[in-house]
Amino acid sequence: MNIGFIGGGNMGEALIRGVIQAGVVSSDRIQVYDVAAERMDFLAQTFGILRAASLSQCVRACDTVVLAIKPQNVPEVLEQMGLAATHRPLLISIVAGIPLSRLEAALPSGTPVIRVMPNTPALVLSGASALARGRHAEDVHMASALKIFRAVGIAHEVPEKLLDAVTGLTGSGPAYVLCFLEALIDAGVLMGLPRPIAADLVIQTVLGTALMVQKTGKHPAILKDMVTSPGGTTIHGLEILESRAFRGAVLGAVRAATERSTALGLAQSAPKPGAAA
Ligand SMILES: NC(=O)C1=CN([C@@H]2O[C@H](COP(=O)(O)OP(=O)(O)OC[C@H]3O[C@@H](n4cnc5c(N)ncnc54)[C@H](O)[C@@H]3O)[C@@H](O)[C@H]2O)C=CC1
Ligand SMILES: O=C(O)[C@@H]1CCC=N1
Repeated sequence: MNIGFIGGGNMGEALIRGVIQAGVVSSDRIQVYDVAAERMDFLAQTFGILRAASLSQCVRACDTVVLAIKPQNVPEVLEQMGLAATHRPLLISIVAGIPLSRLEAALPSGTPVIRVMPNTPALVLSGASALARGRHAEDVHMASALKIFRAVGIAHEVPEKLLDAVTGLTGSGPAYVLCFLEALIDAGVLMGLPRPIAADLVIQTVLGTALMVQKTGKHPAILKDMVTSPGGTTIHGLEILESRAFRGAVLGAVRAATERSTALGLAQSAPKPGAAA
């Protein structure tokens, strides 16, 4: 595999680090193209990867191209990619809200495309990603893409219609967890703990609780009941969360983010054949 990254920002960097650390490919088989020359310099120096001379050159030299730019930069980039991708490389896009149909329509017909929704914990190799295959992506393409995303965490294949739900749940999810974490730390400060100690205790509690669910395989409700003594402290805290509709707020947040993802995707869909311009 020769992998080209178009866009070497936060997510591009995380994926480059992951594939090198996991030994998916060696650094001399990776190149990056970014409009920000300093990003290419940084990535080339940090990881020993190649710095592409142009977007077209990056696409032509690679059999796998990862698109890791912001949605607003997609139109200009897809046009150039469409011209350069005559060898039909595997295109893996992590761009939120850009549907497979739009990517496929911009590329030579038959080009395999995989759309992915990763999340920012990929930066510390603990991401969660869902991948959806396009019309021309075969098992071999999906296997290559899963290798890349499993190098930075866990990854599952889903049908594209579920990617909006994944976006609202785990793409945006780190922000919900961070909001909760920040509130818990503030609560510790409110109750008189020094902030660094509150932060250390809260981070370990969130991390440890997630690990406990993962390692025991037990339902969260069973583990929650283990903490909750009759007439004790926890049930008094939970009473406040339940009376303020904590779970309803979480469900509503994921629904709102999912619906927003769908709306952004509809705005970006490829025009239907024969539709008026
Ligand atoms: N940040 C997040 O939580 C998540 C982001 N994503 C998606 O990942 C994509 C990348 O996000 P980040 O890495 O956070 O953004 P970023 O802003 O850190 O990186 C984007 C990079 O693209 C470069 N770029 C802009 N125009 C370009 C062009 N024409 N050619 C080449 N490079 C160009 C920029 O210089 C920048 O380095 C976005 O589309 C986002 O939707 C997906 C899941 C989660
Ligand atoms: O907020 C957003 O639109 C992007 C998509 C998932 C995470 N960040």
